[in-house]
Amino acid sequence: MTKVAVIYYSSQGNVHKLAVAAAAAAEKAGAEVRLRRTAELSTETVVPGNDAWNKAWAEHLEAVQDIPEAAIEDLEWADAVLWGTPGRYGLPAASLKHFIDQTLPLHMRRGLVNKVMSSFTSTATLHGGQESTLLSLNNAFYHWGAIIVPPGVADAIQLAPTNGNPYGVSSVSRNEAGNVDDDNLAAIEYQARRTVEITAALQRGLGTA
Ligand SMILES: Cc1cc2nc3c(=O)[nH]c(=O)nc-3n(C[C@H](O)[C@H](O)[C@H](O)COP(=O)(O)O)c2cc1C
Repeated sequence: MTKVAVIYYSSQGNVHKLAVAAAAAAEKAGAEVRLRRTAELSTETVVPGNDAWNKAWAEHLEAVQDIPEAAIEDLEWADAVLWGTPGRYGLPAASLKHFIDQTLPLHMRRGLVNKVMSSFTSTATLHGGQESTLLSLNNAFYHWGAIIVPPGVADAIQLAPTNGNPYGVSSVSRNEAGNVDDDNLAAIEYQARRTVEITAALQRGLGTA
């Protein structure tokens, strides 16, 4: 059975919604799935003075307490990883990056070679750096010798106006909590299914299934 880890960071629930949908879709496609969030780095808000943002952040953190925090062992276990992060100035959130920084011993053992990676994001605005966020996240995957599986436009759902780009499913939140629409959910279902299918084919091809 193909093993998929969905590893994500979310402050206000947008990436969380995509991650939960990705996990359900990967399971539906026949994979064994772990849904994992990366740990908050600080109890201090990154947006001091923004009461609405801070309220949504606190409520979201409370709501996801039952979701286990990501561990390096989850990466060792997985055949494929679906990564989710909000876009922050065209970069992944620090929490997810901090988790990636902890992969060095695993990387040195070549423990991430040939694992499949696919990524998704959410930003406040349509041109707020979605592609850049995904491309900069993908840089780590090249170093690992991983296999990047983007959604591309291999399915028409990717062309829905709110889905954006071929690098990875991306939603536009307008900075509202959990603002993910049905097309975004259908697109992430497609991306997760495609990730499982390509991973299973790779496993068969490499004889690692
Ligand atoms: C520090 C910081 C930087 C951000 N930078 C951008 C940005 O460059 N472009 C953008 O469109 N949104 C930006 N945002 C907004 C988030 O990407 C957006 O609200 C996203 O939907 C949050 O996802 P989440 O609900 O999963 O946390 C930023 C938010 C924060 C806190």
